[in-house]
Amino acid sequence: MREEDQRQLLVSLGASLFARGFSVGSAGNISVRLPDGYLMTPTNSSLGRLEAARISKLDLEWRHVGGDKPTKEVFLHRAFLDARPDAGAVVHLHSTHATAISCLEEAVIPPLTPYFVMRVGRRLPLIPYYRPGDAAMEPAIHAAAREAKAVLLANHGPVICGPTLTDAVNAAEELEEAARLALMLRSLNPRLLTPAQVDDLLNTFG
Ligand SMILES: O=C(CO)COP(=O)(O)O
Ligand SMILES: [Zn+2]
Repeated sequence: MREEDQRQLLVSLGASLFARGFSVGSAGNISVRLPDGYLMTPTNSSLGRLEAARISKLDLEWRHVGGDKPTKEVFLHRAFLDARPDAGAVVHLHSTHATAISCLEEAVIPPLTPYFVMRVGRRLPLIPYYRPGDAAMEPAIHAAAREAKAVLLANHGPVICGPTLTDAVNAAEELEEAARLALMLRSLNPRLLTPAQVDDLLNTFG
């Protein structure tokens, strides 16, 4: 997809996430891999009101070369995009239910539904708390991202990647819904997918 089309898609998917409450205020940020660098949402921007021409551009050495100043979470996105050649885009949100789970001592989302397993996979590591934008988080994120498509930042929110921007946004939505189900069912002893069912999903769709 051409860079201009990626910019337009970022604007429309950001607005869609915002309109449905997956991000509020200026929370969250999104990055997209390009052949000659990366697009990132500008710092302090609302995902609901992005402007295509103002989206930040970084070159392949992660230098800011265009648009507004990029998100303070460049390190977070860099860790994912470096660790996972399969990642074409990374979405970080403060979506309510996934963030709630990130505040629990046992921050686990069990395999309740096929789409959670298909989009997020077997592992959802919890990264210890870091101040937003703290470059010190990069090694921990990088190590976790080599093993998992998504992580939870403790007391902060989810980060998830996908092969394309649309895939990453779909996965972020699926992660939030899975977190909502996990919280709804927490005291009800739900039936989980079995290890064999999880294996079958990952072998078929993984
Ligand atoms: O979610 C955020 C910090 O974790 C938002 O930060 P930015 O506005 O710098 O993207
Ligand atoms: Zn954040």
